[in-house]
Parts: sequence; structure tokens; C-alpha cells
Amino acid sequence: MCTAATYKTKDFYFGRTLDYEFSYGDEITITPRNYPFHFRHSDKAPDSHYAIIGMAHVAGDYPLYYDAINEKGLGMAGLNFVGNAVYAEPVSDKENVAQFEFIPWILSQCATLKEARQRLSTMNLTNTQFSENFPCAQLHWILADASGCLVIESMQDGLHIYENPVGVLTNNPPFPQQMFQLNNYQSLSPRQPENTFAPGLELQSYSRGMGALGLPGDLSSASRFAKVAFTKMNSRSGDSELESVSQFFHILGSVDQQRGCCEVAKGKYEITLYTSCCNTTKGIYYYTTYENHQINAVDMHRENLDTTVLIRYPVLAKQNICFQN
Ligand SMILES: C[C@H](CCC(=O)NCCS(=O)(=O)O)[C@H]1CC[C@H]2[C@@H]3[C@H](O)C[C@@H]4C[C@H](O)CC[C@]4(C)[C@H]3C[C@H](O)[C@]12C
Repeated sequence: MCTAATYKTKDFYFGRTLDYEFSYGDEITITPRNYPFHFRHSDKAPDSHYAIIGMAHVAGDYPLYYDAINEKGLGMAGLNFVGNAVYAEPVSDKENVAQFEFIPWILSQCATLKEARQRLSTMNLTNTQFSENFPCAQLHWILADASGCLVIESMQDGLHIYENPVGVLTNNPPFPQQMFQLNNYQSLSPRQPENTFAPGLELQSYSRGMGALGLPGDLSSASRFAKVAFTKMNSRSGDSELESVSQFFHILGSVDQQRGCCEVAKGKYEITLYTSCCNTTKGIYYYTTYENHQINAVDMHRENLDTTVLIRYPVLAKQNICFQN
């Protein structure tokens, strides 16, 4: 399972949890403006493009991004959509984009969500594999900037592009069903409940937090969708960088997966391998890992973004405890 969210204070934040039972070997990867992107179905590599920072598995010098932002403030993440994702065969009357290059294809060329909408309308998402070793990942995507948020789902009946008014995404079922299920929770509130149970029966609010009683807390993707939507949409924080980043990690912390609670095969557990929080305005990629709760960060603007070679930072996975005595 995975969960993604957006958050707006003074700046615009975008991030995700990556929940899985093993790591593909991830690095915080910056693609500078002159890295030559040879998109699979295109003859010409663009001379220059927007710089990108995000989490990727680098294979043969190619950044296979899981989630990333570009220098213009647009962010995008791929989340499992197993059993529903169906990609098309290449066609001649549209721009064909292989599913593994969808994130860099959008982020290298689009400055805004508005531009991305335009690009998406002429695109065909194809089932082209990166290589024999990497079959197509079955994903759907969240794409956002400060102006709004989209979900893109490629299914048996074609490519769907949805406006996402809550700015969160998890996994199955398809996005319209996730949104529909929020109807079930419309009476929840961060405030204490009013007793409307029945006339003449006196009931007490014996605990704080009872306004959200009934909000799901299990790890299924439908439950995480409701949980994180409630948390994010009621979230309040100061708008400084530290307050915003801290609050963002708390939002995604509401759907954190602890080892032992989600068994995917005998003795194998899905856990939150990492959580990311990108300041899309400043180009900073913050992250924590399952073992390391210290927030670490890579700032794209501290690098020379006009080069041609990928800039790669290892994930710092070892906890750094600050003893005070
Ligand atoms: C496993 C990851 C998704 C995690 C997730 O959503 N878990 C939920 C599990 S579930 O709902 O309960 O099934 C996905 C997200 C991005 C994916 C990677 C990216 O798409 C980039 C390449 C794409 C290649 O086709 C396959 C390898 C790969 C390197 C992918 C491996 C894997 O499928 C990743 C890492």
C-alpha cells in the first residue's frame, strides 16, 4: 500500500509513503536540465528540459522515478493499482509514452498542471517494458501543483483523468469509488459530537476526539484514503518551513505501516519503507525511512542543474539518536 498527499501553507508540499515488503534499491536522484532523455517512442531527445528531483531506482543510467517534483513546482507519484491498471499498445495518432517514463515525461516538459492537462489530452500510455527484468508496474498516478490535483488511471476502458479535490491518493479501488466512499463519513468532525442519537436519551462525550469516531484505522487502501483525507483536510499548522514539513510528516504518519500488521506472505510484512515530503516551491526533497525517523533532505538548487549527468544521493537509513547527556 502507499499513500500520497498534497499540503498547502505558504509553499506547496507534495509527498508519499512507499509501503512494500522489499526495496528495489532507491536513491534520491536529480535529473539535471541537460540529461538526455531518449523517450522510448520518440526519435528526438529534447535539448534541454526542466530539472527533476525525486526517489528513483537508477537502471543503466536511467532514473525510474517513483515520485518526484520539477523545478517549476509540479509533483507526480505512482502508486500501486494492481488488477485495474491496463496500458495500451502504441498507436500512430497520439504521443506514445511508456508507463515507466510517465513521470519524467510530464515533469521534464510541463511547468504547470495546466500544461500537463494539455499534454495528457494527446498522450497514449503504453505497455512498453523498460527491460526484460522490469515488467510494467501496475500503477495509477497523482499529479499536482499549487493550483490543483489530478489522478490518472489507465484501465481496460481507456485513460481516465480525474480532478482530485481532496489531494490524496492510495491504491484500489479506482478513484471515483474512493471519492464516493467519503460520503459515508460526512458526519465526522474534529469537534465533539452533538447528541442526535434519539430524543430523550442522555449521552455523554466521555473522551476527546469522539467527533471522528467511525473514521477507519485499518491499513486497507480504502480505509487509508478516508483516514488521510480527513487528517489532511482538517490539518492546521503554522506556515514556516519547519512547521509545514513537520505537519506534512504527521499527515502521512496517520497511515504509517508498522512491521507485523500487514502480512503479504508467510512471515513477510509490508511496511512504510520511506515517507517523502517535497517543498515543490523550493525544490527540496525531505524524507524519513522505516528505521530512520530523522528528517533528511536534498535540495536540488544546491546542485549545478545545467549538467548532463544524474546526481544521486543514497537513502540514509541509519537512525541518528541525539543523546542529550
Ligand atoms: C511497489 C511500488 C508501489 C508501492 C505500493 O503502492 N504499494 C502498495 C501495495 S498494494 O497496493 O497493497 O498492492 C512501486 C511504485 C513505483 C514503482 C517503480 C516505478 O514505476 C519505476 C519502475 C517501473 C518498472 O516498470 C518496474 C520497476 C520500477 C522500479 C517500479 C517498481 C515498483 O512497482 C514501484 C517501486
